[in-house]
Amino acid sequence: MHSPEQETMALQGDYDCIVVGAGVQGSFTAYQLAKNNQKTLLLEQFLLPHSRGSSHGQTRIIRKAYEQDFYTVMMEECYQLWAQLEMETNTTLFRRTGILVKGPEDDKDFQLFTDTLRRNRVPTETLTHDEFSRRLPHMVMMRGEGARIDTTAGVLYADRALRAAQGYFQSLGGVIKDGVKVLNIQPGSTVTVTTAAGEYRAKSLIITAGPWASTLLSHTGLQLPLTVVKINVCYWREKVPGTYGVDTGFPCFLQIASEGAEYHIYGLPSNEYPGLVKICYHMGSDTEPDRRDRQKDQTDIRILSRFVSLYLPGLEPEPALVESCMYTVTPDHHFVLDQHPSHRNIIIGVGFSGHGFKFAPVVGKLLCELSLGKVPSYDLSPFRIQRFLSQMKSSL
Ligand SMILES: Cc1cc2nc3c(=O)[nH]c(=O)nc-3n(C[C@H](O)[C@H](O)[C@H](O)COP(=O)(O)OP(=O)(O)OC[C@H]3O[C@@H](n4cnc5c(N)ncnc54)[C@H](O)[C@@H]3O)c2cc1C
Ligand SMILES: O=C(O)[C@@H]1CCCC=N1
Repeated sequence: MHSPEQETMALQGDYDCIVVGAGVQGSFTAYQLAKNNQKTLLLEQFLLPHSRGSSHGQTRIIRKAYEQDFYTVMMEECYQLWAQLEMETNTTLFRRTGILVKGPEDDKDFQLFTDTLRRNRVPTETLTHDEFSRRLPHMVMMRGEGARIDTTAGVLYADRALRAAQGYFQSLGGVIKDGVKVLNIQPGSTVTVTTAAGEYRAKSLIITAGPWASTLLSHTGLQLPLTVVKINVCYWREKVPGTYGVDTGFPCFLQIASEGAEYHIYGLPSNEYPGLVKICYHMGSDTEPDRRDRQKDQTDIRILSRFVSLYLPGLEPEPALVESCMYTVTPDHHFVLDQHPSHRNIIIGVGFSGHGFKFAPVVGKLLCELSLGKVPSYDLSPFRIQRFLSQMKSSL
């Protein structure tokens, strides 16, 4: 039993909405809630900024080129909302570079990309072998490969974007408490979350906990089929500095189906670390979010080294720098954006499967709409929990 004083100490406040997790998705969700006049608390387990989740680092790719129309369609508004945040905070968050999508002309995935680009009338350029050699003399296009450039694409400045969204949220009266880990969730018409600093209550709760989502959801009796993988974020040294630089017009790229690689390989022009080009494999090895440093598997680095020596002769074929990051992957690699099946005032935004950053402004808007009981602005059927029913164990 608590004394009345202890009760007052323990209850830290009532809110319209609590968002758990201040990665890119939670930060944009909080920003949208504050814009909708919701009294909002954003809780983050680590002191901000931090590099322990999925949203840290200087850069991410933004593109309309996708295999599915529903992503390309959402991107239209994403670009607008990124530009809006740039204006609101007077910060540059986007640099247009285009993205080269390259792969065997007859590959199923490559065709899905080119079909989506065409159907959605995304501005593109198609490069023949001769044009490719003239335009990108330091990259190899193999016989039988096709090359399209989505000219709308570019680089998002990731760390800056989190700062901008969080700062603007606070300027609208939103509250961020960092270094505060949510230890328990009690569902109900008012949701109560327990932290070491006390309890907080709200009419609705939004879970955007990235790689820690399964732990948090277990407090609500829900288990989703999420896998956490560690990504080796590799930077490769230019033999001649600037060869693949953002200022010399080298684009981001997405290599579909290169020999020996089951997943895509992607890269960004050298920018954040002069002379170093970021190139990663779009998959990693299973890990636990608090123990990722124990995961030492380097299969991805071997795949990348081979790719670099075959396709990018102007780079040293060993990484000069390796950082780390995590993906939270769903079985179909599509996001989870939904209400909790048993507690409709608990909203879930997880499983971004390594491609969610660019969507954060629209994800924030959608999670905000779900928490307010509004009709979502997009068809959420690809993102519903229902699709996992056969793979889910739950105590619902
Ligand atoms: C190497 C790499 C490259 C990528 N490249 C791209 C790209 O080019 N383009 C693109 O669009 N996307 C890209 N992505 C994907 C994108 O970065 C992620 O989809 C996105 O960052 C996921 O954000 P999140 O907010 O869901 O997760 P996170 O950033 O992990 O945020 C979750 C937050 O919740 C907090 N949290 C968890 N549990 C608790 C708790 N109990 N209490 C309080 N706080 C808690 C965590 O500490 C964390 O801060 C990439 C990802 C990686 C790793
Ligand atoms: O989302 C992105 O654009 C990047 C590149 C392709 C694979 C995953 N992330």
